[in-house]
Amino acid sequence: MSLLVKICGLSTRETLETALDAGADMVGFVFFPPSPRHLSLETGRDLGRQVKRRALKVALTVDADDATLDNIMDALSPDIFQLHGKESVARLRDIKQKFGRPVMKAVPVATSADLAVLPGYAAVADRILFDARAPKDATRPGGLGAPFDWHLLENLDLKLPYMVSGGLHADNVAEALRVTRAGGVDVSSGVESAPGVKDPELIKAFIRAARASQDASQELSVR
Ligand SMILES: O=C(O)c1ccccc1NCC(=O)[C@H](O)[C@H](O)COP(=O)(O)O
Repeated sequence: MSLLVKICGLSTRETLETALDAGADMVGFVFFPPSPRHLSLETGRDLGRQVKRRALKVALTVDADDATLDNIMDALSPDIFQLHGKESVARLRDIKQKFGRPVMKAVPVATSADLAVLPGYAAVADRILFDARAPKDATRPGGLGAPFDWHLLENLDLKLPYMVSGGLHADNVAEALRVTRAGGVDVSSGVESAPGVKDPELIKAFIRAARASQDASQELSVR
């Protein structure tokens, strides 16, 4: 199974093109006003047109209502909704039914107790994104550039595809993959020169490092 690489929080044509040219499998667009990566619907529409099916478009929302999701559907037509708030299992089922798109549920992780929610979400979600749990005073539930203890996922037995995120960058993504055995990686802060400002060279370096790690693990598996 090929590793999925997601670059999240893209907001300009130039850096989106860099991510697509570098081979990102997923490109994430944030629709959450407190985020430095938040997009207007019109920018989302413009960037969505640029993707041209070269990658999966991920719309990232936090406890969004139906009207907000409807507007995002109209503007971006996302391939996946990434639900990064306190959405219940019933809300996931509701969104899948109403909008007909796969959902990736973000699960905040700080301790092993945080994994107790998995059976419920795993019954409905199409994919899980493990992310570092945000501090209580954080202005947003993700995109904070902080890792969690990847060893908490060492003995994970999840039948669903999952990604790891939270504080990843080119220098630690291989270790994150080695420990978590995740099928995908996701990054935002680690490819930025400032909050919300994506750096083309960091994007390329991250994708190179993730692919190199994938190649290394595949070599080991065929020995
Ligand atoms: O990126 C944001 O600003 C954001 C805002 C609100 C909810 C989630 C957000 N990001 C979610 C992502 O998928 C990030 O890529 C993930 O949290 C990792 O972020 P980082 O630690 O900065 O790499």
